[in-house]
Amino acid sequence: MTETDSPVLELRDVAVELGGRPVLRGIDLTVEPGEVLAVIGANGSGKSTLVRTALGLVPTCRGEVRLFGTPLREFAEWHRVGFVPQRSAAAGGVPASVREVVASGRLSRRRLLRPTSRADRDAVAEALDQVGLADRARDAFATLSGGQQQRVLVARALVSGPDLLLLDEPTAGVDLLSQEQLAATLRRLVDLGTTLVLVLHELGPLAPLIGRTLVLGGGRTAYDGPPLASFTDVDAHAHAHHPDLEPQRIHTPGMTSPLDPQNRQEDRG
Ligand SMILES: Nc1ncnc2c1ncn2[C@@H]1O[C@H](COP(=O)(O)OP(=O)(O)OP(=O)(O)O)[C@@H](O)[C@H]1O
Repeated sequence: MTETDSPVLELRDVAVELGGRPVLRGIDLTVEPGEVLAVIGANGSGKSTLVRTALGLVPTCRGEVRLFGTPLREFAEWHRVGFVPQRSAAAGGVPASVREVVASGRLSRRRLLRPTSRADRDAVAEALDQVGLADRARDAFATLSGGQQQRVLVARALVSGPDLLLLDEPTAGVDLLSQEQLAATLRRLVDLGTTLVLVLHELGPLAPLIGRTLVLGGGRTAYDGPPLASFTDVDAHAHAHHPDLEPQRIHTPGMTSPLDPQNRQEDRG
């Protein structure tokens, strides 16, 4: 839990260019402690870039990012932040045991050149237990199924006891049972007060967890408000009155949904 009332994550007018092309074009976002935010949008709309920017993995060309009230360049409490990257980006040929992969998430807690402590080992065992894979600790990571690998990556992000967990498409290519197990793990974290930011292509079993949805379109905020009943409901919900969380919508002529095929082309252009 956070000690202060500071938002967990703030982006102010953040713009990012990659390969000379604008990818994020002025994003404003404030995530409060305990929120569960789903980031959705068409392929290439900037979802992964948004998450990577929040972690300082991508340089901004404008605007400011803060974590727990601290500007990113001064932020040092990385054990408070967990990141689950896209599995395809993280899993390729990792020659390590499940336990080693999870232990690598403990590095932000460890002192340099000190051997693994009892607390480190306990934290690794507890994180594996949380994702239901305690019995696979000695197995090679590469021998696990896609869904199991995803849960190992979640355990790796949990092992430092983060207050904020960012997950980039955690359910992509994952079987339904593993999605349900992931949803149960995330539910326990939410009940403990962990803040979640989830990049998702479809909500699936995670839907009941989601408290707020951010829709990106072409690197801009197309919608920010209460969860959408379906991914094609952007317009209807953007006009609805929500006193607690006013939806924000940037007017995009003719836009029915950022996920519609005709908008995908626009997003890439
Ligand atoms: N390193 C890079 N260099 C150049 N362009 C990049 C780079 N990384 C991403 N892009 C481009 O930035 C845009 C946004 O990419 P990003 O991965 O953030 O989108 P996304 O919404 O997460 O997409 P997806 O749903 O396909 O994962 C895309 O057009 C992508 O091609």
